[in-house]
Amino acid sequence: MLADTLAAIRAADPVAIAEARAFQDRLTKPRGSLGVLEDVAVRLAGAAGVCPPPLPAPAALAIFAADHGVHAAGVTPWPQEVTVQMVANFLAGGAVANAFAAQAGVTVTVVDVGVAADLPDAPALVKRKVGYGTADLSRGPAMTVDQAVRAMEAGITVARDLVAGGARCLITGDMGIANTTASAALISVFTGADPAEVTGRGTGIDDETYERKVGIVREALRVNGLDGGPLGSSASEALRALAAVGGFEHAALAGFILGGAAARVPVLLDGVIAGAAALVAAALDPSALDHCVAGHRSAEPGHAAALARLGLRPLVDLELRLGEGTGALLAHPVLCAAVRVMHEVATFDSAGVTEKPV
Ligand SMILES: O=C(O)c1ccc[n+]([C@@H]2O[C@H](COP(=O)([O-])O)[C@@H](O)[C@H]2O)c1
Ligand SMILES: Cc1cc2nc[nH]c2cc1C
Repeated sequence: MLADTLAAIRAADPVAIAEARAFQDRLTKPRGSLGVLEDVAVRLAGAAGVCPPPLPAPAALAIFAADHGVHAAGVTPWPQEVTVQMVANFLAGGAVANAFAAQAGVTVTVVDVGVAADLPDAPALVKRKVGYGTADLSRGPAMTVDQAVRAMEAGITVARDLVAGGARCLITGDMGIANTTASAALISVFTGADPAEVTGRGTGIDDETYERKVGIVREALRVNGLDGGPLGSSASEALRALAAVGGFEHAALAGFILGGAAARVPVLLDGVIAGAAALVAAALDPSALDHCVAGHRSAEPGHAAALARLGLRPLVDLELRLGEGTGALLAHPVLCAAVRVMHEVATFDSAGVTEKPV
């Protein structure tokens, strides 16, 4: 399934991009006056292969939830049970992601790819458990390559099912206590940045815990043989790195991104966890990034490093560091507005507005 998905991904269409860029300049506004919105609408035209691109609505948020063995190393102040408790909160409609999704008219699906307990059935819950949490990445591989591929396939399936159900924009979400440690390790491996540059304070940690967390990320790279300079460019190396220091939700999100790209549906990325997953997806097929939009920039320092490597500019920057998909949900109306301009704004010609300044 992973191979089929990778084979289906198409790079952006340069003809649609050129058409969209020229079309932007014919709309009744001074050239370039919509700034980044013009760029993002042109990118979506390239991704869809048509100008104007389809409106990225309705949109669907998928929150991938999993637990992490590295929690035992003391990298977060929160108990591991909070992952499962927050999944219940999402399903009951009580989390910030639910409020933002309601505001943006986005549906919420929660995917259990590896939380540490069994969950009761619920209409919005998809059960695709690969394990009951990963192993401690600072002592050896967090998961096997087979588990990483199965989690990726869960993400691909969720993307396919949401698109089959009518979604025209996929929004990434995550929940997993301790997952900013795995994110920092992945970002360090895929960007070559030092762990101290890309490790942040996650949900909020004191200086002592922060120093320990940086040390744990460094140890994870050493123990897994990933501290020897930049990662090679083979797919098998990327999968091995993902399995060594990632989480089940990172793997599933990488699959979700590839699945959206294969379906030519834009994928709106959330924060540092999605950024780490996008680095994995890009290592498997750089063209997948043509279908991604960075929803926001998280306060977590690794996210800026990931976005720089991915070459993606975030739409919103409000110092959020929550995850769940919250930053991307805030960006969804902005993305829709950027595309709606191309469907509804009159041209100089059609509106009889003078096209050139004097
Ligand atoms: O999205 C982000 O950039 C982000 C930044 C900091 C924390 N989080 C969320 O907080 C949890 C992980 O934080 P921590 O400190 O336990 O590693 C996890 O559930 C993430 O969704 C998310
Ligand atoms: C309460 C809480 C909510 C979250 N949402 C995403 N990560 C989270 C971490 C905590 C601790």
